[in-house]
Amino acid sequence: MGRTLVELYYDVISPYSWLAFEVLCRYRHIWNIDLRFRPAFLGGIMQQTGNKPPGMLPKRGEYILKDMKRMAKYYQVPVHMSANDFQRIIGTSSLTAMRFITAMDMTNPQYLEPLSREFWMRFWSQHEDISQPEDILAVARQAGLSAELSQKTLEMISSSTVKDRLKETTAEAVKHGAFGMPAVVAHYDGKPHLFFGSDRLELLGSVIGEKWLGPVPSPKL
Ligand SMILES: N[C@@H](CCC(=O)N[C@@H](CS)C(=O)NCC(=O)O)C(=O)O
Repeated sequence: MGRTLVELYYDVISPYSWLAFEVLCRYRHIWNIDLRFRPAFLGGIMQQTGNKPPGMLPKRGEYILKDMKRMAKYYQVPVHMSANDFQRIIGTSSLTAMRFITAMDMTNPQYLEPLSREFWMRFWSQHEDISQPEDILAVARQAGLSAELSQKTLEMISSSTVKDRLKETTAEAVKHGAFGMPAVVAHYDGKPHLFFGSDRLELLGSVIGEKWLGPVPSPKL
């Protein structure tokens, strides 16, 4: 059987996307899949679908704090969430960061994975801002980019090519049925199929005929 194309639509403002990202990075070497990262804009998805960040509902917010603590430990991803993070999310725009990641995807895709990871690390582990140019440059440095490449990429983010690409990717996620993130789209039986959430990867494995070995599988020998 051929390899299954699995696309991960994500935004670095979304901690559940980080969980899905790390688990899929682990499974990429175990399952017969081609993993494709699709940086998109969660704010745009929310706006286009009329959805709202789940933490805005007080009871759900309370639950998410407990859920994320358990999930971070079980998935072995260093997300640290606290009660004031809901305000922090609402007060932070990930648009510039997602444009920067998009620009990197277009010009130097080999940096997409470490760069995305470092954005999550800064916002969700170190609780530092990711919205200002100086934050972005610090993240880029951490991901191993040269100062010259970071500056060049930063200059690209106001171009219509980059803005349009991010809009297109976001629209594609919505077209696939996404209303939040992570949105995982697997292509099988000649069609795209949406799986919402980092907690649906076991189900994804089952429908594409791959075995779930937990969130931290040991690599194939
Ligand atoms: N159960 C899902 C929850 C994912 C989730 O809550 N994602 C947020 C962004 S971090 C979202 O977009 N939620 C939209 C919604 O729940 O309607 C998981 O474990 O991954």
